[in-house]
Amino acid sequence: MQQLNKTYDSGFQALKDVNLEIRRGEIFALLGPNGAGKTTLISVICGIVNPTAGTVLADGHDIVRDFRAARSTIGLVPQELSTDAFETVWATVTFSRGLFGKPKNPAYVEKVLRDLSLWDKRKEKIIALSGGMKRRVMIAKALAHEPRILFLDEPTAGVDVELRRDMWEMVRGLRENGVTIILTTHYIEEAEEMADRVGVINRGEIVLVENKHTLMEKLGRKELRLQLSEPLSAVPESLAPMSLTLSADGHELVYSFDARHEHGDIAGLLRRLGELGIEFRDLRTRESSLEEIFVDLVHNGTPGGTDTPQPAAGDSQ
Ligand SMILES: Nc1ncnc2c1ncn2[C@@H]1O[C@H](COP(=O)(O)OP(=O)(O)OP(=O)(O)O)[C@@H](O)[C@H]1O
Repeated sequence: MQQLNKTYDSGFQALKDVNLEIRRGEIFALLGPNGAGKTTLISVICGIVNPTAGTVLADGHDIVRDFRAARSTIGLVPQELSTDAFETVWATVTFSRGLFGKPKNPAYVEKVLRDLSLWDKRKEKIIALSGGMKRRVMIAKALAHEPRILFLDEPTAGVDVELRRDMWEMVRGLRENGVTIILTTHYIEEAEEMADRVGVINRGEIVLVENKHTLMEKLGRKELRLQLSEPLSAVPESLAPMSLTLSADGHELVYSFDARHEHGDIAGLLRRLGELGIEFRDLRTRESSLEEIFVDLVHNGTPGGTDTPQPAAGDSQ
């Protein structure tokens, strides 16, 4: 999508020059605080909300000029339940497939229902199902027409562990079949667990797009802070190979290391300090998390040392 903008009738600009390329077959997590514009972005792509400016291609189809073709490549699992409560599970899913002009395929619908543990409930009316089962129906409905792109808007908000697990299993299976998955979430752990790439949106702007592993590497720093009994004027020469910094007043020595790849040589550091006769009064450790970086991004707009939006290469959709 290019230069996507959305200003609501109220004059509120919910999307500001959003440029984003989602790669075919990836799981992309769109992270953002409440009101960041996640749902607006999805709604524009799914043709529920008109963009004010900009273009979006879904599997090569322009979402405005070529709406029907674009929409039929997309499956949407919305935040809210939206379906006829008095229909049966089977009818709901079959009907949804028909809406997209797809020929009947009971074997496919059966597979979707079985994958979502809904097969036994197929004859029940939606209204009689539990909340978790209703969520499953929403997913089945979104998959009914075999979309190539699946949007999950806050998929696990308020769902139980079992559904969450089934959902992730299903998402992985879909990706193996080449389906592109875009999920929005407030939960960093969710992005951490599932996504290939992570995008952060804040106040309608994409502030970061990054490969998850790269992001985790940048984030997974741990620090050991030592309050020294006597201030030092510089980091001792023999400790230079370790990643140490000294506070301006010389009272605090900070050792930082990558918590994800190494445990850091804390024992070695303490031993060396002992040998050098450097004493400390207190010590603390702290870990930077995705949460921290996220908060940083959202409040300051730029993460420490992380590049700002990078349009990704790859197939655009
Ligand atoms: N129809 C509308 N008219 C005016 N403003 C709107 C409309 N819909 C959404 N907004 C505003 O646009 C902003 C983005 O909303 P959106 O629902 O896209 O955020 P979100 O990131 O999905 O948030 P949440 O995580 O809470 O669902 C919010 O400030 C919201 O109040």
